[in-house]
Formats: sequence, structure tokens, C-alpha cells
Amino acid sequence: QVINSLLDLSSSSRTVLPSLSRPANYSHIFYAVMFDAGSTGTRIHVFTFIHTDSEELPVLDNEMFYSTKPGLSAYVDIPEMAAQTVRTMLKVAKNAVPRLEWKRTPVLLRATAGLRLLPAGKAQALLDQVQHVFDESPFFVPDNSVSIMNGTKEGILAWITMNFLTGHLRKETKSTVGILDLGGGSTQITFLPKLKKTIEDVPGADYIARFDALNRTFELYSHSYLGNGQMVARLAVLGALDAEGSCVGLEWRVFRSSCLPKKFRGEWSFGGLTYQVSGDPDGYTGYKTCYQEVLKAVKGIIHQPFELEDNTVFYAFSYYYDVAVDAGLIGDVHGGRLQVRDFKKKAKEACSKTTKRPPAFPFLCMDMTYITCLLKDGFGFKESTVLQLSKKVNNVESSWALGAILDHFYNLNIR
Ligand SMILES: Nc1nc2c(ncn2[C@@H]2O[C@H](COP(=O)(O)OP(=O)(O)O)[C@@H](O)[C@H]2O)c(=O)[nH]1
Repeated sequence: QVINSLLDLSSSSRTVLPSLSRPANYSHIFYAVMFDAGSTGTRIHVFTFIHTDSEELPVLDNEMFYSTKPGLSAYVDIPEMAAQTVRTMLKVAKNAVPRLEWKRTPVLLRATAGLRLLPAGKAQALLDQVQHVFDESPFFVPDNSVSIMNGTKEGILAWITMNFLTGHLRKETKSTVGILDLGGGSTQITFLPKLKKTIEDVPGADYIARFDALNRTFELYSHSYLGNGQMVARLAVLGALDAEGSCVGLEWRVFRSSCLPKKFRGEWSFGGLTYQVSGDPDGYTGYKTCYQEVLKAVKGIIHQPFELEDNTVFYAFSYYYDVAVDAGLIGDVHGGRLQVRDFKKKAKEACSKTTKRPPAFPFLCMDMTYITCLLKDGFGFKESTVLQLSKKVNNVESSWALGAILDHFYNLNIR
């Protein structure tokens, strides 16, 4: 059934970007396949580009997208399942790319926080399985086609994607948009500063990144916080970060938090482990108490950029988007604009809700409060700051994947 649904390309997004007309010469069309091996899922993006002769980047004709859960890290002790996942998903690429083009269409996989957080040997065993599947495939397998991507690159590539899709990565444009990406294991912030002081003020070299495109060098403020993704933040708040190594089995331990509904008791799975979780039946609950709990995952960890002016538009996606949908702040399809204070208001609401029935989103108070805390006490955004919540732009996924493919073809010399 999974295979059948994978082969049903109705789930694809055929994207024709604005102001685009197909050139008569079809040899100008090229394809690329990118796998995003994230901590919570694996996704495949099949891009169709049109090469233009100008000095601009190419035009994206369309993207075919498909995703599956869980992420490869959940197969840490059964790596063959990682191979099976990728093999099944490759069928989507075979359907989307004309057979004659397979041999020159590159196939790449980049893994993010899920594999970054595994012991190196175990992560490599998963990557080896994927490499084997690629090598057997009819696609072009470039050198270094399967690897773990570092967090800074993830942020820069997402910035490149969003600025490309919003039309800001052109020769003549001056303004750009910033990005906020909240993954399961890590979170990224990236923007092009207007003030020199923002670059001078950073705590380390891993807060600045550069790349070359359009005959210039872009110097970005960019940082990835490993351990500050939404799911690992849940572990931190629950006090379950090191639970794996403890001598008491996970099935016998209950992880409590004031951020969960008082009478709630349930199971929650992440990274191949299942945790027993519950509210704090005898203690305080509510936004304030929860905020103090989540603050521990943010305070002293997140750097506040010197400049976070209201005149830079920030696009927020991944879990910023998903949690805002769960909270009813935005619709599932179109996203929308939200102020930081909207997250706070909803967090308060979610944390004060008491229902007799099992809640549909037991983690909503924790997730909304974490996001509010990350934005305000973490990065230092004002409550009035407007964020553009987006899952897709012009029908293309808001993700680092497109940026990674542009980097592959155009060697953006990210450093
Ligand atoms: N729509 C969409 N969502 C994505 C994509 N990539 C990641 N996400 C979302 O990102 C979140 C988790 O990111 P993930 O990659 O698992 O975490 P990471 O490993 O910490 O980077 C979830 O909310 C996913 O739905 C994508 O290409 N498209």
C-alpha cells in the first residue's frame, strides 16, 4: 500500500513559477533528486530546472515532493530498513524524471540532526546502506552523494532556498528575507545583516557564513543549535535527554512536566524510543510554570543577534509552521503572518485548557511555550515582530533541499 501511494504522483506538486514560459529547446531542462534525511522523517524532492543563459541562477520549473515517517535514525539498530525506505522513495524519482535523463540526473542525500545526534559508527552504517541503494540505482551518483550535513550549512541553504523562491536572489535585488527553521533535533536562524556590528558582535566563527553567487559574496549571520529542535527540546523539558543510558528501563519510567495537561498520561515516541509521559497531577501547571521549565533549554544557549530589526522579514517554517497549525493560528495549506505575541497568547490559552477527554495535542502547551521562549528570550525578537509562516512558496517546499541542489550545480563555495 505504501508503494502504491508512493507511485501515485497526485501527491506531487507540479509547480509552474510565475512569469515562466517553457523554452522551445527542451535540452535546457535538467533534473535533480535530493533526499532530506531529517530526525522526524525522510523526504524526497525531485526538481526540474530550466537553464537560462544569463548570469542569473536557473529557473525552477517544478518540484515533486514526497515524505515518509519516521526518520532514518529510528532504524539505528535495523539499518536495512533505512535502505528499504530510500529504495521505495526512489520509485517516485523514477516516475518524475524521464527515463532518458536518469543517467545524468544527480541523486543526493543529506542527513540532519537525527544522524548528527547518533554515535558516528551507527550513523555511518545507515549512510552505507543508502549509498548502496544509490549505487544500484540508474541515476547519476556524484562523489559525496550521501553525507551528514552540518547545521550551519542547513541554515544557509534554507536561506538560499527562501530568497530564491521569493525572488530575492537576483543580480539587481538589494533586500533579502531571513529564515527561522525549527527542526526536530536542531534549529537554525539565518539572515543577511545590514549592520557591520552584527557580524563583529558574534560569539564565534560558527555564527557567520559566506557564499558566492551572482558575482558577489554574501556574508550571513547564521547559526544552528543542535539540541534545540522541537522534539529534542521536549526531551530536555521532560528530563529525558539521558534516559537512554540510565539503568532503569524506559517502560518503567514516567517523565513528568508541568507543560503537559495535569491528568494526562500517555506514550510518546522519538528517534526510535518510546517514552511514558504525564502531566504533574500534584504540582502547578499553566503557562508561567511551563515557561520556567522550557527556559532551561534556551537560557544561556541561544545568542541574541545585535540586529533583529523589524525591517527584515523572517520566514518561519518546519515546526514553527506545524505547531501554529495544531494551535489553529494558521491554516494547514496557506500559512500566514503572525506576530510573536500571537504565539504567546496561544501558549497561554493552550496551557490553561482543562478537558476531561484525552487532548488531541497533549504537547501543544509545551511546544507553543517553547517557541515563544525561543523567539523572545532566545533570539530576542520583540512581541510585535511579524513572522511569515510558510510551508511552501509558489508551491515549492520551504526547506534547505532546493538550496542544496543549487549549491551542487553552481558551487556556491559555502564557508
Ligand atoms: N513541508 C515540509 N516540511 C518539512 C520539510 N523538511 C522538514 N520539514 C518539517 O521540519 C520538521 C522536522 O524537521 P526534521 O528535518 O525532521 O528535523 P531536523 O533533523 O532537526 O532538521 C517537521 O515539522 C517537518 O514537517 C520539507 O521539505 N517540507
